[in-house]
Amino acid sequence: MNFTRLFEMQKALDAHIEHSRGLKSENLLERKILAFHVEAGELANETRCFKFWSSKAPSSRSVILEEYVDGIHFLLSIGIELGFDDEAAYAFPEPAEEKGEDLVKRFITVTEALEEVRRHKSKNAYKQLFESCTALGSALGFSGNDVEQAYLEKNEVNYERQRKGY
Ligand SMILES: O=c1ccn([C@H]2C[C@H](O)[C@@H](COP(=O)(O)O)O2)c(=O)[nH]1
Repeated sequence: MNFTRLFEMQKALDAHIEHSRGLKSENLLERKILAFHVEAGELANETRCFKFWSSKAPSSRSVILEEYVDGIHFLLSIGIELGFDDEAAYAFPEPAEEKGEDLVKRFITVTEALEEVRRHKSKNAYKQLFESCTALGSALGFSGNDVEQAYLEKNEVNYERQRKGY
């Protein structure tokens, strides 16, 4: 799992989007934080982990992984905005599948950490956010390799969407 490579790819994608949308001099941090909250909600919805009132099965593993890496795009993008993308030590824990209430706690931890980043914009808050996101990924049963591969694929889709005027 090579987060340095993903940070580089995210930087290039963000620059491409900002250039083509004429947003070079705008501060996009708050919009990216809200986008990340939305992605976390979409991911939670696909896992159905909080839906105690429903017995419908979760979405497929590939759908959940794609939603997860949408969130990873914004995690990296926020790190770049704040200048915290130089951290070589970000790692991905071993997959350790969890269900139900345990996953609910993981999601709440991510959204709380995201709010801490919004309030304090500190490196420590960002590290906490990063750790809560990788812990969530491993609780969903994903390995670092799964996430890296899915990120590379979605990054390409994001370029394609821009080319097609998404
Ligand atoms: O500055 C940006 C804006 C968007 N995205 C990517 C992240 C997600 O993969 C995808 C979200 O797009 P929607 O499907 O939610 O529109 O766009 C970026 O990487 N950087």
